[in-house]
Amino acid sequence: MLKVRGLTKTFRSRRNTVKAVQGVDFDVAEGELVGFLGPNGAGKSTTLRMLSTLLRPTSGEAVVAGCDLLADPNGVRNRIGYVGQGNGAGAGLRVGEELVMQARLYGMPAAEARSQVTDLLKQFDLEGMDNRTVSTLSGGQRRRLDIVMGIVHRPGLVFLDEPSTALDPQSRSNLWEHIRSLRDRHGTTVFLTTHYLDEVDALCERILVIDDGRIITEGTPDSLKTEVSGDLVTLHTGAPAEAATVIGHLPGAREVTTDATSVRFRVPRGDAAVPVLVRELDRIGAPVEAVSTQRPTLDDVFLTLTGRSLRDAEAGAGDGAEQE
Ligand SMILES: Nc1ncnc2c1ncn2[C@@H]1O[C@H](COP(=O)(O)OP(=O)(O)OP(=O)(O)O)[C@@H](O)[C@H]1O
Repeated sequence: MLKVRGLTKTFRSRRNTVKAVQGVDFDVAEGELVGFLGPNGAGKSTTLRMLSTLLRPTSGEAVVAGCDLLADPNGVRNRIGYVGQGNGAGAGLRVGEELVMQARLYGMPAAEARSQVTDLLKQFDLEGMDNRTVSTLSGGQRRRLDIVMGIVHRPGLVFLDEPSTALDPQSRSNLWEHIRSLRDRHGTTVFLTTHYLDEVDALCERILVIDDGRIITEGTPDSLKTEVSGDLVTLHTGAPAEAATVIGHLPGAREVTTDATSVRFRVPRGDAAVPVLVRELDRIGAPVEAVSTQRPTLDDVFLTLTGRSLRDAEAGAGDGAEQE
């Protein structure tokens, strides 16, 4: 559904050059729900805007929903939905009229457009809101309306830029349900950007992590936690030095540290390693008194890969923005 190769965007002005996206390569299969995770300023929106034809790449190529991005941007536009960070629907318009107009712009016959809008409003918990003025909707309702606007023409692929920003926790999990149903009920491929770790954990089957315009890793949230960071195990024993020697020989064990009463280390799967260790330490006379295993977060993954926490990276991100 998406094949991206060497995609690059450099913003130049008289005073400044910003390498916003520096040659990204990735593929997304039909029906996948993929998250594009990275701190503020990492290049997420710029990538999305290029792939949805809103911004011309400096170099690189992509096939988006079966159409060549550079040779056939109209074909791309007709086959995708794009939901940006700002509100898509005009504040003073009525919900139903706005949506029907949007569907008609894509060439949908009037009767089909009306029935499509009625169905989608129902699916997105906006039933009976046809005659409401957009500005009277709550934040969550408005965000759901934005998504309906982006999919009213039944695209096979939808891009969502920071879908749950500024929503309260309840509206966010409600929105996630709707995003999931988009894929589950309609088979729509969903590619979303976010800097919320809980959002990708809860919603995305696969993530691409971007930092400073480059993709630094990709995988399922679980595989990245296992492969990149591993579980953090803390083990209390009367003989930590001896225990540390045994742990040092455990496949995949790393970052082994000790203090007077405990050993801490990382290992790909703590649940598999701990029973083996307990037996072995018992055998050598360093019995385990207590043990705790902590699954890593996606922030730990980011920290392992970049040496920075995703949250620190966000706090430190200057905008540095110049006009194109
Ligand atoms: N029109 C522009 N002119 C110059 N620089 C830009 C422009 N748009 C974006 N940038 C810069 O490109 C870099 C990437 O920005 P982008 O908006 O793609 O990041 P992001 O990962 O989407 O961040 P956020 O989560 O804050 O939306 C940033 O340094 C940004 O300041």
